[in-house]
This record gives sequence, C-alpha cells and structure tokens, in this order.
Amino acid sequence: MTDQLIDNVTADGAVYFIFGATGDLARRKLFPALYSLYREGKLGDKFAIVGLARRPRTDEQFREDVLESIKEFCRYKIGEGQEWQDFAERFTYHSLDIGNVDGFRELQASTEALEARYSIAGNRLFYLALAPELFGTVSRNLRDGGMLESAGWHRLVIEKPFGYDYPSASKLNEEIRHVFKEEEVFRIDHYLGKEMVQNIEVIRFANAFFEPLWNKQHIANVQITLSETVGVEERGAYYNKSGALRDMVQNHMLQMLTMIAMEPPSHLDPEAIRDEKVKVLRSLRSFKSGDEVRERVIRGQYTSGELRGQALKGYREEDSVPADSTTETFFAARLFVDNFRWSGVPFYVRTGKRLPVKSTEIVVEFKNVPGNLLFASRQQLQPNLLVIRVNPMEGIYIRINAKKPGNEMTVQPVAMEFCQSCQVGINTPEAYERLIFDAARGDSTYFTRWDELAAAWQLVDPIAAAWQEHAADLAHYSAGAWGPQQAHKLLHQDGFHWWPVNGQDEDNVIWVSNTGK
Ligand SMILES: NC(=O)C1=CN([C@@H]2O[C@H](COP(=O)(O)OP(=O)(O)OC[C@H]3O[C@@H](n4cnc5c(N)ncnc54)[C@H](OP(=O)(O)O)[C@@H]3O)[C@@H](O)[C@H]2O)C=CC1
Ligand SMILES: O=C1O[C@H](COP(=O)(O)O)[C@@H](O)[C@H](O)[C@H]1O
Repeated sequence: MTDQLIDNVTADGAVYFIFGATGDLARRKLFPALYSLYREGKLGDKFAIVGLARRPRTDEQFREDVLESIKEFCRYKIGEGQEWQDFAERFTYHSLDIGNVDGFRELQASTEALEARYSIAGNRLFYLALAPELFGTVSRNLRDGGMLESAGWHRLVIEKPFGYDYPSASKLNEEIRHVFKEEEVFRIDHYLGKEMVQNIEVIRFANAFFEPLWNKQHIANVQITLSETVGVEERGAYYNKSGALRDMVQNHMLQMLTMIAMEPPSHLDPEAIRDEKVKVLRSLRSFKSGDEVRERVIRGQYTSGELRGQALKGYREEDSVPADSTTETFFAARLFVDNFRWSGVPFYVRTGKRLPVKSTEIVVEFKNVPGNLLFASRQQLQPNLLVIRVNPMEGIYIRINAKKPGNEMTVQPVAMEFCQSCQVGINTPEAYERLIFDAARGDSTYFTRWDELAAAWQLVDPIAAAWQEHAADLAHYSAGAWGPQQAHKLLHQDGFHWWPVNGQDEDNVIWVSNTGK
C-alpha cells in the first residue's frame, strides 16, 4: 500500500457509521478490521466510528464490546493501555431504530459535533450490517434525517445477500438508488476482498506463459471448489431460506469464475474491469428447462456422518432447521461461458457445508500435449495444472511433467508451489480490512456493480425454479464426505475428475515448495 493511497483516505478523514453494531458481523469482522486499519495508519488522525442499533448501550459499554471483539478476532494483538484508549475514544454508540426518522435527525446533530471535534470534512461512510429488508428504510431515513447534507462524500456499504431473486434484488436496488447514486453504493462480496482472488488478475495478465494459453485451445476445464467443514449450526433461520445456491453460488462462486474468464480490461479502472466481468456473466449459458438443470446441476443435503472422529448431525437434525427441509447444503454444476475464448470449456463449480476440508481452490486443467510416441506408448501423461489456492492457504502451484531421475524414460508429475500465506502469515490483510479501506477511498473495483448482480440472479433464478418443481432432485451425502456421488459423475461423464483440494495429498507427485516441506 503506497503512502499516496493512504493519504487519499486520511487527508479529509471520515465518520464511519456501523449500522448493526451489536450484531455478529460487526463483532467478528468489522471492529477487528477497523482496528487493523488503525494500526497500519490507514484511518489517519481524522476519524470517528459511530455504532448504531436499537438496544441501549453507553459509550463505555460499547467500547468494552469492541475491545472484546478485537481481542478475540483481530490479527493484531491489542493492549489495554494508552493505544487502546486513543482508539476507543473514537467510538461512540447511538441507539436508534432504523424506522424512526427522528433518530436520524439526532444522529445528524451529534455527527456534526464529532466532525468539528476531529476536523472531519463531512465525509460519511454508512456500513449496513443489517438484514437486507432494512436497506431501503435506512437509505430513505438517512436522506430525510439530513445525514446526506454534509459537505463531503457519502458512501453506502451493503452486505450480502442482495435480494432473494432477480425481482427482489431489483426492487431493493431501486429503493437504494432513489437516494444514492450507483457510484456511491459499495456492494460487498467479501471473496473479492481476498488476496488471492485479487491476485488472479496479476497471475493472468502479468505472466507471459499463462495468457497465450488461456483459452479453449489449451484449457480442458476449470474447477472451482469452495468447501467448508462447518454445518449450518445456529444460522438455520437464514440459511434454510437461502441454501448453497443463494448463499455462495450467486455471489462468491460466480465472482471467482468471472475473474478467471474475463477478457483483459482496457484500463485498470473499476468500470473497465467490471465491464469485462459483466460480459462473462451475460455469456454464461442459461438454463432453459428443468431437464437442463437436472443434466448440469447437482444439489445435495448432508445427513449425519463423521469428520475426523467427531459424530455430526444431519442438516435436518440441526436445531435451527425444519425437519422436512429440502434446502441444499451442496451445489455442483457444469457451466459454460459461451464466447470465443471459452466455447465448449466446462467450468465445474462446487460448494458445500460439512465437506471434509475447509478450502477454496481454483484448478485450471490444461489439455494434454498431442499424442507423443515416446511417452504415450508407455504411460498415461498427467495434465498440467495451475492451482490458485484462495483460502485458508493462499498461494499458487503449477503441476508439470518431468523425467524421473534414472535410466528409464519415466515421467513424474512435479508440483512447484508458491505458498503466500506461509511467507506472509497472519499479516495478510483480512478481506474486510481491504474492502472498508477501498470504500473509504472510493475504489469500487472489488465491489459488485448492479448489472453484475442482475446477471448473476438471472442465471440462478431458473435453477431455483426448477428445484421448486422437482423437490425429488435433492441428493444426500454423509456429513464429512465430498458431496453426493452424482457430483463425481458430472465430471466422469466428460472424462474428467475433481482434482483433490490440497493436492499434496496425491502421493505420486513430487513437491517443490517454499514451505520447506
Ligand atoms: N455474520 C456474518 O458473518 C455475515 C453476515 N452477513 C450479512 O450482514 C448482515 C448482518 O448480519 P449479522 O451481523 O450476522 O446479523 P445480526 O442479527 O447478528 O445483527 C443484526 C443487527 O441489526 C440490528 N438491528 C436489527 N433491527 C434493527 C432496527 N430496526 N433498527 C436498528 N438496528 C437494528 C441489531 O441490533 P438490535 O437488535 O440491538 O437493534 C443487530 O445489531 C446481514 O445482512 C447478513 O446477511 C453477510 C456475510 C457474513
Ligand atoms: O458469505 C458467506 O461466506 C462464508 C464462507 O466465507 P469464508 O471466507 O470463510 O470462506 C460462509 O460460511 C457463509 O455461509 C456465507 O454466508
């Protein structure tokens, strides 16, 4: 991060309003992220943070909550001495019901006092860590309560889920856009804040040996896996309505796919990049019938099982889930980007809860070299792979074929790994730090634009509709397994298989790695 970028944020300062300040997201992600930004000097001297929610809290109680959250979740250690006091004094709490416009008028008066105290030039960032049903009301009351009349910029940061389907997302968008301009709206997809997702652009566009091969002539398929070991636990009320399709696929999975598939943008500016991403979303082959959904999409739900010796409940046995739920906790699909570059190349995506490991990886599998007499007669060559490890390990590895030392002409797969998280360790910024900082400096590159969201919902809605008609399509898998068998067949039919995540499990591969292993 250059000093110039930090200066852009800190020169005039800003007030950060956290709506939903007593909630889970604020506690686990937002307060720790704000503290990390503070520690790195990215908030500068001119800032104040206002927490808002209905329940009563004194400033002191609120600061205690913030301290506990930082202690538990922040990558930086915090003491309780002067440094904490200096940071804590910037936090105030304002009890307010979103529906009550008078509360916003009082907020306006107290904000002016804060701005005067810290010489802040009227810049205001509103972070909505709230249920989406409240987004429209907050926007309206911010305007009607006079909160948008200050001299500086006003930015609205919104959490997912953005809608339930295209019509509801569109309605929500209209409500927000009555008050805020598109360039003032920052729609979070926290995967876009992840280091390795942002690194995809560099890996693709700053390396001579990937881009010439990045097309249907040379790539056999792309696999994107986002697997989680956690179950739904106490989030059933939300998750049971959402399922893997709306919780993960409509946003994180499709966003990663666009980063892999997009054309090089003409400039490195937010609109040019998002223009390219939206073209990918619009090129995704749509699902025209229920049969097409059944042919290309697998949905599953976990039953009871076992993971690392621990017995696990099935989804329907979770306390927060109805016993007859047909919500999917697993999703796998074969998608196609119907454009010149990718025509015919399958993009396999899969995500699920209660899978064997927590891992997000993107595998680009290259086509095999043309039939080579020397090798082909003796052994099956393994394809070359480029693997981007997004989470929790961060890094990349490439898998090539090399000669096994000795007299025989035996080919051995070798994986050459750059493990970024092994080097940078805990100092890799959390996605939320990066995204709050980007919103504060007005850089919307790693936020989703409305047309991207609209295109993503338009792909996803027919899948949800087909499932509603055919509840019987739901397959099951034991907690701790890699999803239902059908997810494997999806690739076997095409002559492929899912590459194991954390490829080091493959014992026929020699690893050359900066991890020292
Ligand atoms: N938690 C997470 O990890 C993630 C959450 N999200 C999204 O972030 C948003 C917030 O989630 P989360 O923190 O988990 O939710 P919580 O239910 O934990 O928190 C909701 C917050 O909203 C406040 N609130 C509710 N109604 C009102 C109201 N009428 N007026 C003022 N404040 C109100 C609550 O405070 P009070 O009751 O005191 O009013 C509370 O602070 C949701 O949209 C969620 O989908 C997205 C990704 C991850
Ligand atoms: O948005 C969400 O993401 C998390 C997974 O995020 P990660 O950064 O831990 O990989 C997921 O658990 C949650 O269901 C979903 O809402």
